[in-house]
Amino acid sequence: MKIEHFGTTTSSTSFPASWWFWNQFHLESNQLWGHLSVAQRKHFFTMPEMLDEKFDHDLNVPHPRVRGMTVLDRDAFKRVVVIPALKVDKSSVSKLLTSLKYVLLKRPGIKRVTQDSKDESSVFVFLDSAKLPADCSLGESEQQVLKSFGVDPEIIRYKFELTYDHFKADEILQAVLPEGQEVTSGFSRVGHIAHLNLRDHQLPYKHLIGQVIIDKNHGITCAVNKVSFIENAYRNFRMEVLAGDETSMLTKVKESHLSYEFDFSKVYWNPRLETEHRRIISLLKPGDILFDVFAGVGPFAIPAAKKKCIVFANDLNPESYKWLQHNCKLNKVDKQVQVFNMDGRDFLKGPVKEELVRQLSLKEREAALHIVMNLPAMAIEFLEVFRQFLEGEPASPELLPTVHCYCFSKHDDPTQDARERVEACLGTSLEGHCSTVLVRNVAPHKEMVCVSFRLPASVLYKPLPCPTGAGSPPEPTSKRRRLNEDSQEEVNQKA
Ligand SMILES: C[S@@+](CC[C@H](N)C(=O)[O-])C[C@H]1O[C@@H](n2cnc3c(N)ncnc32)[C@H](O)[C@@H]1O
Repeated sequence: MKIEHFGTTTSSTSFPASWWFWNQFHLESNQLWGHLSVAQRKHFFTMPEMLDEKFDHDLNVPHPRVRGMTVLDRDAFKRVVVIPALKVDKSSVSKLLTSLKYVLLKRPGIKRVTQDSKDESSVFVFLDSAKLPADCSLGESEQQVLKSFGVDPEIIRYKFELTYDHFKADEILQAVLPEGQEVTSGFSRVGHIAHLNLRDHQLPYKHLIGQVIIDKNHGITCAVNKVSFIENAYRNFRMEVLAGDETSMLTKVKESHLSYEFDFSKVYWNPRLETEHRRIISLLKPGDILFDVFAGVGPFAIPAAKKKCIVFANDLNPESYKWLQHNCKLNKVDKQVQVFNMDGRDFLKGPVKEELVRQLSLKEREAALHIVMNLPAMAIEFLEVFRQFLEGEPASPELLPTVHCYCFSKHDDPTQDARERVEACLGTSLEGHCSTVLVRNVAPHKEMVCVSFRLPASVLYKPLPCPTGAGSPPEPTSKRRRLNEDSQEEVNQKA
């Protein structure tokens, strides 16, 4: 095997002393190199200690010195690796790449072909050492192919300097964070903001993690971490800026081809709800009426209006209300959406009831009525409002509104749990009259569920059940019921 030495090098502590010597020699003698004959060059390359040099199989690992780093030092990631290569005449490269494709190096960030800096007419083609036989020689058939292209089949050792730029975010974090602990560079992207949810063991590295995510994701200029669970009424996070531009949380996102602008530090936005938003919109027909009780900045309301539905959208958070109005204008649906800034109960008892009464009194009404309630930690409690909601109004049991109510569940059977809690609040069974959808897994053992049901006439028009228990809500059938953060006990008692 011909042993040669090309490429830019730096000294590296992971290489033996002979390597260090060789690197220095090479760097210092670069200018002399051109004056040596081929025979003289070969003499250097076949120095006996060089024969021990192994190819690096794993090009995904930065230099070990980065372990435990908390302040990002990009230079410390440099590492010199030895890659098998073939020296090829430029004219045969493309045909050769096709013939040898199964042994070529495929590593994002490293080009398979690189110019030979000392010979204009030649390039080096990198091979994957893991795909070569143990002795790193090419087989008979490959040698034949190479010979047919006039390529010397001997494999060359090419010294290549890997830098911070060559590594992926996961590879960097894997090398930095303590071994054996979960490393995740996962985040939600909200416009130019990466939104992380770091675990305790990652916190000492939080600024480094934020910076790596900015470096490795085009268009992200700011990384924030959720500081606490959502605890305030408006369901927006407390967040800490980890890295990048902290001056502006104003951002712009696209969802289902519509644009939304908002201040991410002041309103609720979750990119993981896109599929759910689309699912609900797919249930609507042009002309239908949508009441969005907890509308946020508009991801149900605006696509519904685009679908030519009539929309009543509400949010208690003045910031959400402001951006909801803004986004209606931005998407040119401000004429179809009436926007409110009220508590959800007041919205239901006021504008929603008024419109329902009007709609239900219409003869030959075809529009369907939908009420969306996406405030999963609390929405079920708001269902009590519908008891006797239309009492005293002319009864019109046809085409009553369909409610889509969201909740969280930590129950073994989350959909059954969600349905039973909805039933308990309404005071009636929905068996056979509702559908439940698992929306997403929020955390280990915590699901977000949507329960959809037509509001029963018996709930809307009938008086409250008497205290003797006649007509009282059904007891939950499941023995596995667990109390959860949605003040379940309180809801059951009220029911
Ligand atoms: C989980 S977010 C849902 C936002 C939006 N519908 C979505 O799907 O992204 C719940 C929204 O309810 C609003 N909210 C919280 N409490 C409320 C209340 N009592 N009445 C009305 N809106 C409320 C919050 O400001 C927040 O925008």
